Amino acid sequence: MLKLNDISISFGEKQVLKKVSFEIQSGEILGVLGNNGVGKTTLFEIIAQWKRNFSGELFLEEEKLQRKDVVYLEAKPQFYSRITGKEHLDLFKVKYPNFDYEEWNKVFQLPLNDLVDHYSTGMKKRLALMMLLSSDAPIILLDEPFIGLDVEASFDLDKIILSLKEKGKIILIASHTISSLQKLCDSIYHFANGEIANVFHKDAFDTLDNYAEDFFKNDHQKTLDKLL
Ligand SMILES: Nc1ncnc2c1ncn2[C@@H]1O[C@H](COP(=O)(O)OP(=O)(O)OP(=O)(O)O)[C@@H](O)[C@H]1O
Repeated sequence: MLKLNDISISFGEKQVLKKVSFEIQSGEILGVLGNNGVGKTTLFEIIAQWKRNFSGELFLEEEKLQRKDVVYLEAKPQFYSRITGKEHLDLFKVKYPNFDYEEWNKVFQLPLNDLVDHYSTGMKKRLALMMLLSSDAPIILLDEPFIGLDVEASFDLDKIILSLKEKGKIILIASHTISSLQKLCDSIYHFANGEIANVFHKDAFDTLDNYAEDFFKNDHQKTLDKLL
């Protein structure tokens, strides 16, 4: 179980997360939904232990959460520019020697001998996913995992995520695509104003579309309607 206790973070005057607390069990997939800038990436960076300037506590099975417990697929994965896909994977192979990336590349179909600089957005996402899959960390954070993937790769990713769930991983997915979250998640948290504004469990997912339509309607819609 991953447990977050009273996680808060501010940037200057702006408090982005306000005493956020929740728990996720092994084998559970949690969807994180919220407007641009609400703090989804910040939350993931805190769980991945990339941030120091926050308050609150994180536990995995009652032990303090450690960096090695988490793998994180960033919305825009970063790579070393001057090395190939294969060389990136070789770096991971040192740590995870059992990962058979040649076999996995039959699924991901990357030109592994090309420089990553020459990869398309979707190819970079696939490479980042392969690197993530080579790890055996119990917690997996996926920030906008479907953006940039073609239809076939998106189907593959659905299947991969569900198989990781079966293996007992704790998975968090941040996405603006409600249908992807509905398809995969056990529950979906809607974040607003630094807090969990609403929690939807699977049996209430059919109410999410109407809720989102009402919630995300905002004042500037009137301006937009006028402009159009
Ligand atoms: N290092 C930083 N310095 C100052 N402000 C920051 C920093 N990192 C994030 N923020 C601010 O924190 C807020 C939350 O940002 P975050 O990237 O977590 O949002 P998000 O929910 O992931 O947004 P999006 O949907 O656009 O990806 C934003 O207002 C952002 O400007």
